[in-house]
Amino acid sequence: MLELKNVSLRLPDQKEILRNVNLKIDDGKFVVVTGPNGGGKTTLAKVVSGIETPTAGAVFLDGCEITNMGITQRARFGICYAFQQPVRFKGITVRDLLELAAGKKLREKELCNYLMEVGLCAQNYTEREIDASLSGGEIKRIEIAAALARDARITIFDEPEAGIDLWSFNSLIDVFKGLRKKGRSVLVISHQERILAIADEIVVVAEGEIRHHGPKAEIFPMLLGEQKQIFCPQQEGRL
Ligand SMILES: Nc1ncnc2c1ncn2[C@@H]1O[C@H](COP(=O)(O)OP(=O)(O)OP(=O)(O)O)[C@@H](O)[C@H]1O
Repeated sequence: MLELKNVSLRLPDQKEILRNVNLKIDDGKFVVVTGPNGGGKTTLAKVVSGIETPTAGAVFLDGCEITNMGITQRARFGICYAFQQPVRFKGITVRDLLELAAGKKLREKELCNYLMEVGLCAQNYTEREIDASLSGGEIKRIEIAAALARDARITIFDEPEAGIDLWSFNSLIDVFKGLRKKGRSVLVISHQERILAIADEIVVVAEGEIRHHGPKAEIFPMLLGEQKQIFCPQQEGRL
């Protein structure tokens, strides 16, 4: 189980971007983190993956404190973070990246399977460099394929749908369903209704705080209600 206890993150200018966050994620859950832009979702993901260290509070994995562990150490413990804006590595090919993620040499069939899951043809991509020549959607899909190759216990996807076309979006949903079937824990930051719809649990983050956390059946209808009120305030009370 992953647990955040009273986690806060204050910037050097004293701005607090996470405030007293308490969150428990049980093993094997598919959890979607959503909320308004700038609310603190990515920062929360960075605190879990070890990119950011909280200025107060603690992070635990199976009861073991990991607050001060860096990203590499946490990766060894089975936490993987797929970036909102994947990093480009000149000189590194797609094959290199997937093999680094898997921690071993991959057979052509394995490479093909990982890339196929994200709607890419291995023949066209394995020897491509992870550089600026890849489109936004392509690099995003390769990042997701690398997360699949890593096969971590907990994978965090930060807005995986960004730049992904409709056809691949269906594959993305299948990728998530596959991870859930394998019993992996998945934390997805998303604004997409179709991703929220397959969640076990939904976490709503706003102004650096957890506003709601609960089963999808409880949170999802509430979110849809809130959305209507924001876009159509005169409808308030009539819903
Ligand atoms: N290093 C930083 N320096 C200054 N402000 C920061 C820094 N990191 C995050 N912030 C601010 O903290 C707030 C939360 O950012 P974060 O990226 O976590 O939001 P988010 O919920 O993921 O947003 P979005 O939905 O737009 O991706 C934002 O106002 C952001 O500008």
